[in-house]
Amino acid sequence: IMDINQQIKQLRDTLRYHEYQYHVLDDPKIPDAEYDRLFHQLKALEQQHPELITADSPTQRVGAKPLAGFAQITHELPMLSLDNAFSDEEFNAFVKRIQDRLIVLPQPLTFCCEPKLDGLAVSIFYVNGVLTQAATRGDGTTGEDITLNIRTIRNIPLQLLTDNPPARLEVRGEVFMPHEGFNRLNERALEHGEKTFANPRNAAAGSLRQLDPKITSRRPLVFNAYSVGIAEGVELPATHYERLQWLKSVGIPVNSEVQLCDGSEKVLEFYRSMQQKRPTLGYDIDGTVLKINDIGLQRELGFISKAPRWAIAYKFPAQEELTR
Ligand SMILES: Cc1c[n+]2nc(N)[nH]c2nc1OC(C)C
Repeated sequence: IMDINQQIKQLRDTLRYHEYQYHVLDDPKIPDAEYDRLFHQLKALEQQHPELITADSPTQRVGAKPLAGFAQITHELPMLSLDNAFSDEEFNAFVKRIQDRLIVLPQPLTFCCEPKLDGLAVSIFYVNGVLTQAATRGDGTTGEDITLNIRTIRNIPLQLLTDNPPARLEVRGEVFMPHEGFNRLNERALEHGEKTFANPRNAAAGSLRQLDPKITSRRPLVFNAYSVGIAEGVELPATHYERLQWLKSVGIPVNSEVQLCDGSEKVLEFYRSMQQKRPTLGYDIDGTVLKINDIGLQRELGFISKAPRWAIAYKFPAQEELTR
């Protein structure tokens, strides 16, 4: 028979595995009721042995008491914005600027193509594989410390799923609220005579800016990573797409629509296919983000003052307020 420490460790590893299968691979191996049973089994063991509780245990998602305010955090690497394109011509001009600039022009030029999620950009730090800090984008240089609220988002792992974690890893991505959760939240707000949110993006922003993590914990927020920031003590792959796959392999959720496209024509096909799919996704996107896939080329192209030369957000035409 296992001693308490072994029982607790095994339950934690089992819960982390099932969280990964459910939230990252969208392929749960056990029914929700079984997951809940294991979760409450761990909760009970930890209550009997509080000295064995660790901050990265799957039970430690909701902070104790509300904060008085948010601390400021300065990003080690600025969180930049993106230049926009609003037509094929503008996208093609973006590609031509790149082709004119690159010393050696690979044929074809490969792009990593992603949906542009309509939520809030955040930065999440893992030190030796443990979630230690999270911040909003803010003005790109300084953001708000929302670590306690980020910890409550169920598809963000409190610990990376690897035996060999990087010393420091910064994951950047979007926190958003899917339509189903947004509609439920507004219905409940109406029933309780509370204010409703105009759209899922506002609902996500309002939920992340709560000083009480218990409130954030009850909000249906989802995170999808879209890039790696700081990375120390790990050899990252040479392309953006492979880096996203690597993030998935260590337990970080990445949007399932991300794909590689060789050449402008295929990129524009991706843009149109995302525009077609948009009403069926179950969450708001306001366009696509098209990035040069090769990291060496990204470095060669660098950034214009505020935005990278190597990426562009190709947005959809503004839609009259969606009647959801
Ligand atoms: C601001 C931003 C936003 N988004 N959204 C996605 N999907 N990728 C992505 N990349 C961004 O910036 C990188 C190009 C640095």
